[in-house]
Amino acid sequence: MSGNPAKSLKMNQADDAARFSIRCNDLSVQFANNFVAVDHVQLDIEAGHISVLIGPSGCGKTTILRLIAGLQTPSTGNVDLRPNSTAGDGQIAFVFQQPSLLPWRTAMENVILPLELLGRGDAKDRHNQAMQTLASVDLADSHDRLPHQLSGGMKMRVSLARALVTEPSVLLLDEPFAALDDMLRSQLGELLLRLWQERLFTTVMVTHNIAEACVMAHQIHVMREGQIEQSIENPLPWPRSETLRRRPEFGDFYGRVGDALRDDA
Ligand SMILES: Nc1ncnc2c1ncn2[C@@H]1O[C@H](COP(=O)(O)OP(=O)(O)OP(=O)(O)O)[C@@H](O)[C@H]1O
Repeated sequence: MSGNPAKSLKMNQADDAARFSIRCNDLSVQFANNFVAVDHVQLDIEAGHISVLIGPSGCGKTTILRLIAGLQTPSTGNVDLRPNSTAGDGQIAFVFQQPSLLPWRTAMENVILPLELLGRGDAKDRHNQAMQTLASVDLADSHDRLPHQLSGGMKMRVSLARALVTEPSVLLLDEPFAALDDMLRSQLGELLLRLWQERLFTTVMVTHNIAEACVMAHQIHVMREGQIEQSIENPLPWPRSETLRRRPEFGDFYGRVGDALRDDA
């Protein structure tokens, strides 16, 4: 596959219609203590693209994800999802840094939960859908394990499966791999890219890791003090994988993003 897989994969019109672009229009959040966490942000995210938000701690990255998810009410502006102005149930999924699995439910029972809450299908449909999704994160054999019987990386894969089981159009990830060691982090990055290439959900990911941002993103948005300071198009070729890090142009782009972050400081 060459070029942008979002464009080169064969997709029918129904698939196209199911994909969302995200427009943040003049978004601000001022908390009750008057602190302005997000300051008139204008941000466009193309349907089926991966955008990364990066910037110093406290600059408003998580608050932007919460605004897109509808978990935070803006003080000014709005989030416009297209083709539908609001996403339906299960169309936006959120993955947090902590897997937050229910400890008394097996991997399968955790993954099935969103389908139960949404009342999707009958018990057999739900089971099949959850099993397929667990298989897509290479955990079919561990479906009956409780969270305490899973490693940190496996828990995060269950968390990813739980997010993807509803087949969302938008995936929001808040430092999803930050608690994992480098090796596991890059393996999960590869897995996420593979899942994205299969499903092409519009993705917004927060990370502090420049290399991860360079491997994953179409666009990297550098934030500072509640604002998008710079949006950088990622020129690195697709398909992406961790081996990209060995290419000379990777180092150049990494340096560019690093400079943008340093300029912020
Ligand atoms: N409910 C709240 N009331 C007041 N201030 C808040 C509230 N929630 C968040 N903040 C502040 O808003 C700012 C932005 O928070 P946010 O979590 O979006 O930052 P972030 O860029 O994701 O940080 P980090 O990289 O450390 O996770 C921070 O300074 C935070 O302390």
